[in-house]
Amino acid sequence: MDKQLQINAQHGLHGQLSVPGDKSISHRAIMIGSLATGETHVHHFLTSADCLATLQAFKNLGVQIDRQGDEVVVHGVGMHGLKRPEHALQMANSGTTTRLMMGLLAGQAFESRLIGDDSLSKRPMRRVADPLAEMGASIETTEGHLPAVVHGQTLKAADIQLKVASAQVKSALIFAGLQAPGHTVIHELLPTRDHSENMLKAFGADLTVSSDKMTITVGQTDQLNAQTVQVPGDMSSAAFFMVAATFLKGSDITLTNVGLNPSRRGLLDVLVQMGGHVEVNETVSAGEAVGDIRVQSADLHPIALTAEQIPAIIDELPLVALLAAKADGISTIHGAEELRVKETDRIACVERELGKLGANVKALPDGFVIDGRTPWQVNDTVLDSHGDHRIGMMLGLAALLVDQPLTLHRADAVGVSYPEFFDDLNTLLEA
Ligand SMILES: O=C(O)C1=C[C@@H](OP(=O)(O)O)[C@@H](O)[C@H](O)C1
Ligand SMILES: C=C(OP(=O)(O)O)C(=O)O
Repeated sequence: MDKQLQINAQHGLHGQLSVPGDKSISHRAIMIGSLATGETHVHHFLTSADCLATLQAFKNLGVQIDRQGDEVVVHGVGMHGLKRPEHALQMANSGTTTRLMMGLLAGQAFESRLIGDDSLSKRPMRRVADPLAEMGASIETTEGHLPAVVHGQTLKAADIQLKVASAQVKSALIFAGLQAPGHTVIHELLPTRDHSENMLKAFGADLTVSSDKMTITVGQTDQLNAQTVQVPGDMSSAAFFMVAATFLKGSDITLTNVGLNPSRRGLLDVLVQMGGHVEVNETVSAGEAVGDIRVQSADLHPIALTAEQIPAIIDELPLVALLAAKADGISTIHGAEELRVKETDRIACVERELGKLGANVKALPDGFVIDGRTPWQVNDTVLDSHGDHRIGMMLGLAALLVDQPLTLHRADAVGVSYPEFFDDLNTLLEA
């Protein structure tokens, strides 16, 4: 679907917005709720394509899941109650669904086949299959990709050093560890988002995290107990408006009830370092930090990001590139090679698409060098999301900075994480 983009926002963004539920937490609520005993009530579930793929996959594994809008009830079947699926499980565009389910299904007493769309079928799966094999799992990929067959079987506990900084790989091993007799120890490369750990602890799993967050120990768990899960607003969705409000003069917005988990809030620090005006009003709800974020427009200064800072801002890096392309100097982003294996090669897509607007963005193997002092000059009015939701939404914001009509090709990709994105953007632009 092509979309004509709104351009040249004269008055900035105004008003208050509650963004949709967190994608990572919504996926996990369905998965953990399915394995639990009893009814898990999920409030503010993210009803985007990725999370609905997770929901449907668990229905196909025999779990009754009732949904009305963003209210979901998962009738948990217990650790051993999932049923062999009759057909291949459709992972659609979702890396999180695929990788977490590989770990979860590896210890079940049946075989499952996982398939996905073209983008997902290009993404690396050995990063999960290989460490799971150390636990005795048997996952047959197609040369390291989907389609994959998970031959469920008895697993054994192991001590595993992760080779990539990935919450998806870590979570797959945690799900496997819950099903393996003994204690599985997982050593992270860098601390990554810890929603699996937090939610599993709340459901009663035998799981501990070291004080430096680098080591997770998970014991075999016979029963998880159903809970009520209040999903906070997704920081990665709020991020789009935080960035636009910063660069659009005259803006003043408040985003309410946003998840502020320390492993996800890297953008807040980056905005402040770049000169942004950000106020956070924080509380803790059900073990996760949440709060309201007020953002006003500001002049932007360049930034230098390195590998240690990347996990807490991984999905927001296309937006950091956009901010940097309007800052008053040269920014560098290093240690972000993971961007090359997301829904698209996000380093190449950002360089190419922002390049169409004349932004001075140079791709590096592991990031970017961006000179924000170069004036933009549109040389191609047709932008392309490349089917990647985060690239599509970032370009929707970039268009606000030019004064020529632009078209966004494959704009419907935003439905993967934020179906109402363009409506919410218009609401803040018109307030
Ligand atoms: O665990 C998760 O929910 C996610 C982990 C990250 O991926 P990696 O684990 O591949 O870094 C992130 O990019 C993705 O959007 C969601
Ligand atoms: C990388 C992402 O998701 P996933 O890996 O679940 O497809 C994302 O949402 O930016």
